[in-house]
Amino acid sequence: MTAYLIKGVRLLGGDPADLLIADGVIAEGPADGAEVIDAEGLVALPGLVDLHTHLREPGREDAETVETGSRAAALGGYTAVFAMANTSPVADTAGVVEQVWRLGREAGLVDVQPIGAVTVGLAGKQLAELGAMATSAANVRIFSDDGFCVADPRLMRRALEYVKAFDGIIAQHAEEPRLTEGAQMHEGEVSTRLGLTGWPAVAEEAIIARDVLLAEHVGSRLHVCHVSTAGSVEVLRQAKARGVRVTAEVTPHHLLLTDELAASYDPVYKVNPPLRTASDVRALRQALVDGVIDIVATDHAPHAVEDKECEWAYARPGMVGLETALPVVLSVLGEQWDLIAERMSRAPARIAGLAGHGTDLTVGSPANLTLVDPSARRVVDPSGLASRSRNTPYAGTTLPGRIVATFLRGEPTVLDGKAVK
Ligand SMILES: NC(=O)N[C@@H](CC(=O)O)C(=O)O
Ligand SMILES: [Zn+2]
Ligand SMILES: [Zn+2]
Repeated sequence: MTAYLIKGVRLLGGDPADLLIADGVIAEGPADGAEVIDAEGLVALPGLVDLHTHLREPGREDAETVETGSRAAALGGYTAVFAMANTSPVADTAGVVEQVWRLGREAGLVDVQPIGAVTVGLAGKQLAELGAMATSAANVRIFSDDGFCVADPRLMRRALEYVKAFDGIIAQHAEEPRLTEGAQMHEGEVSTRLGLTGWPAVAEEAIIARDVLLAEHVGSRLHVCHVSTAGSVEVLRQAKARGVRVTAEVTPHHLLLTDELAASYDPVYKVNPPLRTASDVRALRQALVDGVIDIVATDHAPHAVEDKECEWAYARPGMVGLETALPVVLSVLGEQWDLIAERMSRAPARIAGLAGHGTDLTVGSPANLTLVDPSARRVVDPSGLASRSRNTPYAGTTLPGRIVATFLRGEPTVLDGKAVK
């Protein structure tokens, strides 16, 4: 195994120092025979961990595969991603989660951790085989019907009770379906002007309020996917103050973009939950700094051209995000490297109970890390993405920061900004 001496790197943005990687871990000298990487001006972060990725395999390999999504992740600075269950077939059995897990191992670019469905076929009618997925080789600990809300409160309660036994988590896509029938975008001034059916903030907030009460009642862990409104932040703030075991994520796009973009009628801006208002964006940013929102998760949602380049009403919701997440967060938070490491690596690894990721880059720790050039600026070019899909809302946008290298257990997955395999 090649050893690497990363010279003059700024660990979490600190003073330049040398970092030696040998035998898969951060090592101490001597560095004889190590391959030298000149890292002057680069910042080292623990490898990023994404708790919310759609890899589309099995079923929609035309939009993404475990391998192409893994490559996009590595290029984005990630060393682990959690693959959502809304594949075809749905990841609701031990067989499917093991298949996804194995495909991740074969690709070998990031650790792919499958998320299991909460209900059979994501249909919201009966609990899936949570126990069998938990004890499978994929070792599933997070369950989600993402794409759909577990709307039935009795089923949600049962799911929370079930996973409590092994300290599992239910990750909820918070959307009261009766309040979002036919919804096309955020319900507000802009939807009224455009004449599009609105997706009201209360549809998200009502489910989060219900679910924190259920999680409190059961004493289980709840994770809230893609929080998008200021009202949701307030519900979470109160629940956390009471000691409810709830964690929450925000996507990069909800930290940057607003519902005004829908006025273009370009479906690239159609996403679930929808882009909200500037004041929601402000509240989400503040919550991310405060810690009311624990993590950034991409909700990387690749879609084939025919599902995206059509009329707004018919387009699928979702945006790709793995390759632009860190640049977007950097543009939002600035060079607060320790905070970025916390929200994009340490906290997601901790929430998931994922060993070996999100650890400090100290001697003996697994060498899962990424090197970023904060001074570089890059114009996003959809055709240059490694993802099989092109539905980025940032085409032509200049974003700060370039991921120069990523290491998974001491092996480079990205060098000179290019995927190694
Ligand atoms: N975010 C989206 O707009 N779409 C996701 C589903 C989801 O995260 O709800 C997808 O699977 O395409
Ligand atoms: Zn969702
Ligand atoms: Zn999602």
